[in-house]
Amino acid sequence: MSTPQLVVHRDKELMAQAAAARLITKIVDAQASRGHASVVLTGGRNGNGLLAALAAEPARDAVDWGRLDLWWGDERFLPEGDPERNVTQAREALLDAVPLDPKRVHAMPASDGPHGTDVEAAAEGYAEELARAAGPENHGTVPTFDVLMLGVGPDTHVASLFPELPAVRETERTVVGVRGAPKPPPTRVTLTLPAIRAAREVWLLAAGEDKARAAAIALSGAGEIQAPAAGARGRARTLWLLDTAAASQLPRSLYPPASP
Ligand SMILES: O=C1O[C@H](COP(=O)(O)O)[C@@H](O)[C@H](O)[C@H]1O
Repeated sequence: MSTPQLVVHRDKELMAQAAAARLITKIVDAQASRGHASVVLTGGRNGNGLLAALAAEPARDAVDWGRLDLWWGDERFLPEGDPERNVTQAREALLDAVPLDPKRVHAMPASDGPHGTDVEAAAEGYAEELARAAGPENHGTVPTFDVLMLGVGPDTHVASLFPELPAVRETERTVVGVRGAPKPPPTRVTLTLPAIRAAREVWLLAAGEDKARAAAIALSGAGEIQAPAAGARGRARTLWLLDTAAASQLPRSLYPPASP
């Protein structure tokens, strides 16, 4: 697993724009070398900010949207179309504006979907969908995502892996149901750390003063059970994309050389 690298931007708007530009380049490069690309989206303010910045970026037309698979790191287990669902927010921010292939948009199940309100069955269904997309080199578990993005919560949660809850301790399954999440809604579906670590690149997004403590804790050697963000690592690269407010409590030794 890779060691975290940090990039600190002036403010959250610039962070979102720079991350959007970075994502476009990654997708275009993956499509040029493998014919297709796969990206895991995150919910939350920073993830949606990135998608909105991407929607406003003229270079978005460089992406072949029909050859892009989209997956989600987590979902709030609510009815289809609920405004709090991560997929609903992603559609509003970007997805409705680009020519995606609907078969390649792998939303997590809704609570009025094929599994009804059974969140464990919904998680199992998503795990099966991931396994069907995995190649032989992935040992039948999850595809090797090109980029997996995670918003970092003020309590260090990523996806719906909250500190000390059972989901963050999962070592076998790739997707699990979550009950009793401290952030509403309490019932969620989430990728686990083993699934997250299958990605080539993991990008953690943290902008804003309320993320400063979480970033400092996760990057200062905390354990992944207490600070799930600390356990989110990519195979080839782990990139923390921050703004100066979120980086304000980092030990000086962690600051990258060219940062303010
Ligand atoms: O509930 C969630 O929260 C996190 C972080 O969100 P933020 O608004 O504090 O940036 C997000 O990453 C996750 O996908 C989402 O379900």
